[in-house]
Amino acid sequence: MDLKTSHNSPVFVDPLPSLALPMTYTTPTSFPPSGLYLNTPKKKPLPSKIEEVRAAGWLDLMLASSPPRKRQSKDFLPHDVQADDLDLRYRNWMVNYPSALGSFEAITELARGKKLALFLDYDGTLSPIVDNPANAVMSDEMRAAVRHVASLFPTAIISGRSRDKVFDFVKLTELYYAGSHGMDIMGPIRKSESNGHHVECVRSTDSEGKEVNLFQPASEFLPMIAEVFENLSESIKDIEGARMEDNKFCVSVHYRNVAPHDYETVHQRVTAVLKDYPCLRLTHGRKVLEVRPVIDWNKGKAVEFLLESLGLSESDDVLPIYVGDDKTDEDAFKVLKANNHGFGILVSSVPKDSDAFYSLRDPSEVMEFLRTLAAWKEGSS
Ligand SMILES: O=P(O)(O)OC[C@H]1O[C@H](O[C@H]2O[C@H](CO)[C@@H](O)[C@H](O)[C@H]2O)[C@H](O)[C@@H](O)[C@@H]1O
Repeated sequence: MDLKTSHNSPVFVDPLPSLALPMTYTTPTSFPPSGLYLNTPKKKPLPSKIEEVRAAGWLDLMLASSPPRKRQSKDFLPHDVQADDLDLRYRNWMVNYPSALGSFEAITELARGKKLALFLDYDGTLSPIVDNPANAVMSDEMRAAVRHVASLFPTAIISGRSRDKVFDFVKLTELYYAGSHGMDIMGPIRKSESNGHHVECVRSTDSEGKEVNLFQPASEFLPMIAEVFENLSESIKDIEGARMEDNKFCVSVHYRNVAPHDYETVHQRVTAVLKDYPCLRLTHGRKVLEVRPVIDWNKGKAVEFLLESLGLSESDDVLPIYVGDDKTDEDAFKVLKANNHGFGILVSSVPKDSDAFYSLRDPSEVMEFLRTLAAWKEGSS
């Protein structure tokens, strides 16, 4: 297939929130072959316990909306009012997205007698968002918490970064890794024959010499991604603060350090380059534009793929949990919600619409959640 000149894909327009500009997306082509797609049957609804959690959120809200202590007029500053207002909006939002820590008991009820499988995003979930992507290191405490849960439950990290890069940050061999938004998965050798239709899988060995399965559904796009990386780098090089990142099967154009009056220029330059690449599409993350192949593959598909590889996809006694903070994590939240198989936890300190069920404020709460989960598992076995 001539990827660069194929104009078969219809184009639709999606709003680009923070740039307030139209963004072009191309719909997926039929690549990879349809045999790749997993056929996950609909599951029965989650137990009603989960509805009780939503109801309990109202209690939090009612407690939070109790009148604060009366202030003296001299210390009643406008920024206090704003902070209170934001806090109240966040607590309102938590009625629909209860805290996974506050609802931990309900979660353990759901998990009782089930095998948990954990899927974790990296940036903004295991490491705080920082200005320079190269500095997004994970704390030793977080690493210890991840190592601990991974010793108790099958655990995978699914990141937009390249698999190698995320492994360099995490440095744990106890888990599975999916880089480039799930387009580069190093997973277990399959337990069942049912997923033998993933022909693109190749046997490989990990850094410890252990036999693993390597699944790279977009490998055909590698030369194109390398080329577009060069072209984009050239095109944005004079925009102060703009930064390129090579994520192997995807390319990131960061604008976190760009002055807002140059956002439009960043977008224009990127879309101008992409006009020559109809087989690539543009998505938008946290102050980042991401260029990736149009294949129908995302973090949600990666979750399904890993569950299947682990032999955990068709079973009612499995509870997959996905923790993530960004738009691309929504694909995974959606899959769990649609299949009624597990749930998502959105990491956010501001109210956001999401297909996740629970929420956590920031990576420090994620760490606490992981520790609590490990302690519960050890206490219950
Ligand atoms: O799927 P993820 O693991 O969350 O990766 C998504 C992108 O994360 C990184 O960018 C984000 O974090 C940076 C470091 O905190 C921040 O500077 C940037 O503004 C954020 O967008 C990563 O650098 C990207 O390549 C990933 O695609």
